[in-house]
Amino acid sequence: MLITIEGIDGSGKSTLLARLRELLADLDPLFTREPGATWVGESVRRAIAERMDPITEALLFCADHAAHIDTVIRPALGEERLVISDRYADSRFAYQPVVLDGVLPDPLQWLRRIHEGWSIRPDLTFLLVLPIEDAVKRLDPEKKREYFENAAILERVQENYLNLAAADPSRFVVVDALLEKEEVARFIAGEIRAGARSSRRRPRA
Ligand SMILES: Nc1ncnc2c1ncn2[C@@H]1O[C@H](COP(=O)(O)OP(=O)(O)OP(=O)(O)O)[C@@H](O)[C@H]1O
Ligand SMILES: Cc1cn([C@H]2C[C@H](O)[C@@H](COP(=O)(O)O)O2)c(=O)[nH]c1=O
Repeated sequence: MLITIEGIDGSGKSTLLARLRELLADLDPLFTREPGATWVGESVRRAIAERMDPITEALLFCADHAAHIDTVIRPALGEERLVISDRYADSRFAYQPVVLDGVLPDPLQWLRRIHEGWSIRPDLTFLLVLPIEDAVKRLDPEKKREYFENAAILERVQENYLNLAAADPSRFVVVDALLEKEEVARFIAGEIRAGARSSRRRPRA
């Protein structure tokens, strides 16, 4: 079963993932992330830091996704492992349309077409949602900021996420990221356990 965790910068994904490692340890999940699970992810981080042109950046994120699927996700799913990814394709569908606005006529359609035929659809996606000002307050002032970490960009990214969730309600679970950390983690761990139980009862398509 493939679970993905999505949300804007500062929504609490890393905090949540650290707690899920403890709460779900008995299920022996494989925790992974985008960008960064493969060496292609390092190129992506460099492209973000150097602010490469938006098409290069988008294609690097897609290349990282392809390598991630090939080397991490598909083998783990083949062994019937529970896989939990910190960011996945929906990050592309939420962030890159903002960066590609004015560069391409329909960025989301372009991005969806690039993923067609090889990307693997998650079984469940948890989307952490919170007011932009709270997310910005949570960003670490000591850390160098990626250019996405800006209120105006994050506002549009979150709007894109909410549209993705509204269009695919059977996959997305929208979670209030202002709830206590422990409440968020326990709720999501419970939902993952319930999903894992029901996926064991039905054969994989
Ligand atoms: N539910 C919560 N309530 C209050 N503070 C929280 C909550 N979840 C996370 N935080 C705090 O918010 C800050 C950012 O959290 P975290 O690093 O987990 O976010 P993130 O989504 O992984 O961010 P990024 O995508 O930028 O890495 C941290 O200081 C964390 O302790
Ligand atoms: C996968 C992916 C990520 N991004 C953005 C989102 C973040 O601002 C950075 C790095 O991610 P992290 O979780 O903060 O380490 O990259 C993106 O724009 N498009 C993507 O596909």
